[in-house]
Amino acid sequence: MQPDLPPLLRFDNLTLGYERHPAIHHLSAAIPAGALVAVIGPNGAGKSTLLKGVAGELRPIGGHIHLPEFGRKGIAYMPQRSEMDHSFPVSVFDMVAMGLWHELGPFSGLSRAQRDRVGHALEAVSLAGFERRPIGSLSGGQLQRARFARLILQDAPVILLDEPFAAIDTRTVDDLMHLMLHWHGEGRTILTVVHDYNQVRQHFPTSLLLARELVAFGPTAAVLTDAHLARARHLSEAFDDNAPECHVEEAA
Ligand SMILES: Nc1ncnc2c1ncn2[C@@H]1O[C@H](COP(=O)(O)OP(=O)(O)OP(=O)(O)O)[C@@H](O)[C@H]1O
Repeated sequence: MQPDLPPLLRFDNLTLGYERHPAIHHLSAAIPAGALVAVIGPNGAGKSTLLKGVAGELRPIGGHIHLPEFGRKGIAYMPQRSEMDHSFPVSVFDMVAMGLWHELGPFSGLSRAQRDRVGHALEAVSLAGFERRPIGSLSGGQLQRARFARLILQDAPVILLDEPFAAIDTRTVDDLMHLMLHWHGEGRTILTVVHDYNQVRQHFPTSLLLARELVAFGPTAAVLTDAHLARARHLSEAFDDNAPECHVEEAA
């Protein structure tokens, strides 16, 4: 963590959920600019929900998400992989080029320079030569590489990654982890949902442990303790999915 920097993103007594049933409640935390944060917790803890809230896919039921000055246009969000990613009928080139959407007009094609940038992004994830392949023909690891290439082109100061390293081969995990650490080195702020605590200990300076509420947030070694993990398990098991919105008064 870099506590002397002003926070870039702040959650203030934040409650997020679905049809007014909270999935995360009363979360307060401040994410410093440039932080690399592992968002961790048991299944169903609310990790994906938090990223959806920051990305603007869910409106808070209560509390606030204070965004950076540049707003959501500076936030790139990579959701979990879904079947739809694979069945979408486009070539690898076109899928990766979608990362440039923010630079393109409604009917404009790609300039020569933009086509070159797509080529470089594909090279950076070792997919040069795959340009014309339909994405449906890619392996899971290759598809994840293509999704990272699209993120390279988005060039966002804030990056949200939901389980980017799940169910892919170790070589691809290593390559994509390297890319993510490179983005961190460039000063981007990154929130990544991760399940593998060894990866978290090894690569993430900061962790946010969720179990429907905040269990711990700070330097990874201080968050990933047996006591915190036991509390997270307990809170998750005790949570009622159909609970109505609760009203906790903020401390005066
Ligand atoms: N679209 C939805 N509609 C209703 N409830 C949902 C929806 N998406 C998630 N939930 C519920 O919200 C809670 C938190 O889910 P979420 O996916 O955020 O957890 P998670 O920590 O990312 O879990 P996992 O590690 O299993 O991916 C769960 O009880 C889940 O069933």
